[in-house]
Amino acid sequence: MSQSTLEGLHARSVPTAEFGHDALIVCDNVVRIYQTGRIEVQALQGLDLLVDEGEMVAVVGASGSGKSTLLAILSGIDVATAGRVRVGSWDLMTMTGSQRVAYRRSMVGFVWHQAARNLVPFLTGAQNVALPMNLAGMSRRRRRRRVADLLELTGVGHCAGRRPREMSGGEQQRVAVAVGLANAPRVLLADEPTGELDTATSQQVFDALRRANRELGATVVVVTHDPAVSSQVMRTVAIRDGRTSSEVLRRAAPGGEVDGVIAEEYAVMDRAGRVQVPREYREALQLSRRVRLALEAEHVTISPDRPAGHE
Ligand SMILES: Nc1ncnc2c1ncn2[C@@H]1O[C@H](COP(=O)(O)OP(=O)(O)OP(=O)(O)O)[C@@H](O)[C@H]1O
Repeated sequence: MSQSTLEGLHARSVPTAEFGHDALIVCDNVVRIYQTGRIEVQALQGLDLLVDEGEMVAVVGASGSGKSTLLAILSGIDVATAGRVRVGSWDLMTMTGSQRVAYRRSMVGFVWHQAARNLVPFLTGAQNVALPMNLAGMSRRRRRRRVADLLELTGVGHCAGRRPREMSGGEQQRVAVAVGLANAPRVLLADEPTGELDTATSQQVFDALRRANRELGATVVVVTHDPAVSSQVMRTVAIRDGRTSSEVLRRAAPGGEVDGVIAEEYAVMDRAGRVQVPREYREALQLSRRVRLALEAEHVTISPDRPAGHE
């Protein structure tokens, strides 16, 4: 690295604002440690994640990587051990119990993967959607209209009068999306909402989430194992070992008429500057333990630490 490159870059740099200052959801170096007996499990190990208002983001990762823990924290059910978590103007690390209840009622909606957890079995679809609604100042007629609109939006208007056992699994999950939207939350969180469904039915549930995002403007964070779901959102965030490891961004292919999408994979750099180099890159260049870093005008290179002339 030449000193003049570093000085030149310093002169051009602008001071950075607080991490995620304009994002709707901010997870900054979030740690969650579970203690069971004498064993500690670090479910999240310094996770950074930013989501902008109006985005629809898929979170993917192997079993045990920390996806559900992240969603439990964002939904206000669980509290991180350390780090900073903010959703809108809500600071999830310092909220009181009553603020937490207000947050869960007004700011976020949820869809869980077990249909049974989303719906009350002895209520009809319409009654389930009406149940969590904030009734203050809402006439009975307006409430009925809103319930019907939400069931229409998620494609299950025909389930208004049916109890959950009279609906298919996919219908139950689409009613669950309507329930999640009942209080017009700014954020909708969904944990494996298609986990128990076949591909065609998953698509219908995913379409309901997409309509919530596009037509109601809800910001949607969906945890999924389903590659078909993650390939349909503009941003997929991968979690590995309790940290965000990579992101795939999709954008419409330039040129237009063809309905093509370009997907690009990015590594995620954490706040301490750590980047995970994919295993296939490390193996291809036999990068291990000590590597050379070089700063160039527009990029940084990483090369194997081999004696000169030992190519
Ligand atoms: N209540 C708990 N007590 C102790 N350990 C827990 C608890 N909840 C989760 N863990 C552990 O934390 C880690 C992350 O779990 P988490 O459920 O967030 O992963 P996940 O990515 O959602 O997995 P899956 O895809 O299997 O649902 C795992 O090692 C898990 O065993």
